[in-house]
Amino acid sequence: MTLLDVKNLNKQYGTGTVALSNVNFSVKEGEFISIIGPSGAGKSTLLRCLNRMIEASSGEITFDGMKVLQLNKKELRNLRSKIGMIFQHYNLVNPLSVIENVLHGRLGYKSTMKGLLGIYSEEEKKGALEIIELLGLEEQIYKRCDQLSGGQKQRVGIARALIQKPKMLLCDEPIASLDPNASKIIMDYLRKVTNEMGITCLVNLHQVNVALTYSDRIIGVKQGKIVYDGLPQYVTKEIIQDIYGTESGELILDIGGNRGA
Ligand SMILES: Nc1ncnc2c1ncn2[C@@H]1O[C@H](COP(=O)(O)OP(=O)(O)OP(=O)(O)O)[C@@H](O)[C@H]1O
Repeated sequence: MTLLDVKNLNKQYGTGTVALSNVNFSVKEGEFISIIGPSGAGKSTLLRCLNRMIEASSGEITFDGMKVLQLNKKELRNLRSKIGMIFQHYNLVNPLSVIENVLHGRLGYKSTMKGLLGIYSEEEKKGALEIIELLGLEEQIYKRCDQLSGGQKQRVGIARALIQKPKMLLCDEPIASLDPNASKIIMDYLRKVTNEMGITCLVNLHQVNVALTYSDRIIGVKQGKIVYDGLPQYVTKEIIQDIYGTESGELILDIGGNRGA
């Protein structure tokens, strides 16, 4: 079933930069998709237009039956509770503990007052504990987030997104600040979230080899346009060259190494 449908999406920033140009794609429930492309291609803008962290200039986005670009404030809050977001720099509240950060993910569901006072129900706390265990963070539960490693912080970021019971996760460069070992752990967790919980994942990645290894589908973006949309198996050196231009050298070695191509 189609979960997300994007039609003729355009984004021009006030500066005149055209970041997205006539973008069209749709996403089925339960897909794991990586978006790849050089720096400045528009990957971040694309993800952020989907939950209206950035306002698109024109086009149509339908998510779970909702016309995203037409939603009022209250409807937008409802949309955002169904779309979790994961960031390169984690966006945690550092002086707070792991469990407090995870519970923060419930804020979209609470009145401002309860949220401000940090009042959570027993059920919410139980849910947070379950997700913390799922992400292997039970030993860190009361640690302040600024005492965690990068990989642990990103697992808190995933837990915070999951507690809102989203249908889709938008992951903007989730492993760009992590070493290869921590990156693998995070990608394995994201894949698990899709495989075991059925949550659709859209992931912006710089690492082509990681994208090819983990994804059901690859979307290649170049200068604000989708130039590849298909299976990872069909991503050839030529396609990488087309997407990345002069930056493609090392990336081609990457895909060569990955598949003996
Ligand atoms: N707030 C902004 N105001 C003006 N231009 C912007 C803004 N944000 C991004 N841009 C421009 O829009 C284009 C797309 O940027 P975007 O950050 O979406 O690309 P990206 O593919 O995510 O890049 P990176 O991989 O480096 O994060 C770039 O030319 C960028 O300079």
